[in-house]
Amino acid sequence: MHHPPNPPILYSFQSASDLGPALAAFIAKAQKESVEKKGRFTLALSGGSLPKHLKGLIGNPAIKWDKWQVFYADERVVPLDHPDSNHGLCKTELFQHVPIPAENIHTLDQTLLNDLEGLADAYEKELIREFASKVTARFPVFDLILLGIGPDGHTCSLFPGHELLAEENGWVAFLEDSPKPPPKRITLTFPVLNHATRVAFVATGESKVDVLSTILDKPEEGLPASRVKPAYPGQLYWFVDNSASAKVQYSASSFKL
Ligand SMILES: O=C(O)[C@H](O)[C@@H](O)[C@H](O)[C@H](O)COP(=O)(O)O
Repeated sequence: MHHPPNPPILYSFQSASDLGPALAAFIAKAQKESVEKKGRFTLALSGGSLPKHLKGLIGNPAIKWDKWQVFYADERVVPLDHPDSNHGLCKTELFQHVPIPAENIHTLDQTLLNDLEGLADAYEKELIREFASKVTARFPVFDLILLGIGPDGHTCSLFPGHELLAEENGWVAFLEDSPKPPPKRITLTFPVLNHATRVAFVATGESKVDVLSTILDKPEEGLPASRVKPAYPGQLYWFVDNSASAKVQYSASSFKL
């Protein structure tokens, strides 16, 4: 029977420094459940301001780092040590401080940086290897996808008005006209986001105040972030701070694990 998506759960914290430990506890619990159930934890990470909110995971003895399989929800097509690389950012903020095996972090194929289509294809193949073949799995089911939002309502590298909003089949898409620099990127597609078990947006600060109320209170405007609606029984979460949620009408829940 077709079941409508669960409504989003909104958690709003006093400040970004209160949000960090809650987000870390939430991720730790998600990984525990996944590892107990399936022996692994599949996670997709974004760039921007997200990686700096992950510091609370460092030193947590309950985390089974060798069971993590990490992909990027979107990635800029630059070398891994380039300042624009989302992987570079996640490495600086988190991965270089924890015992995660390097082969568990799925980065862009560095030999394909000049072949966007080949690069996106290779990344999709990497996902297929992890999530079984495209024949048995129509779409991968991530245990958790962590996303940010831009002031225009984009998420991943899915920008308002862009043709990629209509992608229905691919798992990984590429673009060379990103309005946010750098222009060349790869991104997971909406069907992948909407098949995940959990998706959590993280947004802090005043610069998100208008877009956050549009996304949550006027989903009919169809901003890219409003189109993230994981299929039942998947669950969408918002981790925000009070300065980002100042204009939001949608009711917040008190944070509990
Ligand atoms: O590579 C990227 O640009 C990000 O993955 C992108 O989707 C980001 O999450 C938003 O643009 C929010 O960026 P901020 O968190 O820096 O505001």
